[in-house]
Amino acid sequence: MALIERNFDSAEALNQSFADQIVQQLSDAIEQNGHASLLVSGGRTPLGLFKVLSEQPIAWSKVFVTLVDERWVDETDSASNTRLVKENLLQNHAASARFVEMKTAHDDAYSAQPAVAENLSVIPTPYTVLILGMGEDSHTASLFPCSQEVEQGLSTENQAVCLAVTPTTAPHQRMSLTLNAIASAQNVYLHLTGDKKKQVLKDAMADQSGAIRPIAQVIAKTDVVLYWTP
Ligand SMILES: O=C(O)[C@H](O)[C@@H](O)[C@H](O)[C@H](O)COP(=O)(O)O
Repeated sequence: MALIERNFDSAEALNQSFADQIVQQLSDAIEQNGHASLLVSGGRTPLGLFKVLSEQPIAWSKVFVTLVDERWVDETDSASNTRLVKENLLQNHAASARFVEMKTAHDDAYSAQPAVAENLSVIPTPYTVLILGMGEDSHTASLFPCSQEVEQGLSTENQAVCLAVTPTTAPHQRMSLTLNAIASAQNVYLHLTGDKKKQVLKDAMADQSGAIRPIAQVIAKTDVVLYWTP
């Protein structure tokens, strides 16, 4: 599979073009199927995109929105991706989107996994649009190379939609979509900023050492469109 690069001179230009592309794909899916789905990552990178998307006048009430991964913290916690999405994406027109919770009331992510999978099962598949970020360790979603669960999460035999992960290089237990769930989406995007992450991506894709590079394994399994700006 391949990486298709779309590079932009500014975050503003990227966010508008990316939002237009996403809106077109969501609208096409709504027209064809009566519904669409948008699965997003957390972190700082997507905040500007979320704002532009929130202002797009599409039939958001027919769009399922959920997370690619979640930190296992209360929604009041500043680390919560649910909070991030509700405060930045599910505003304006997008406030009427159908948000599907990834965080449940369970104290720990491991006991929550069946309930989260049940929650996510309300979203028709294949997912319409899925947006990944990437860390400088080449993690994507919460498939962290440092975690003991990463090989299970990246296994092409693993048909589960999600799994609990405990990274050693980042705080909090996480719930993450698996590689197969990510790769099942009709349109998979990677949203990056900065030269350092671009280099991490290139190195990960070129790495022949056998080291675990989650973003490279996603690209090996499905076409990914990169939206990048310096
Ligand atoms: O919950 C998360 O943190 C994300 O899903 C994670 O995979 C993120 O996309 C990368 O860590 C990049 O984060 P930044 O955009 O903040 O660099």
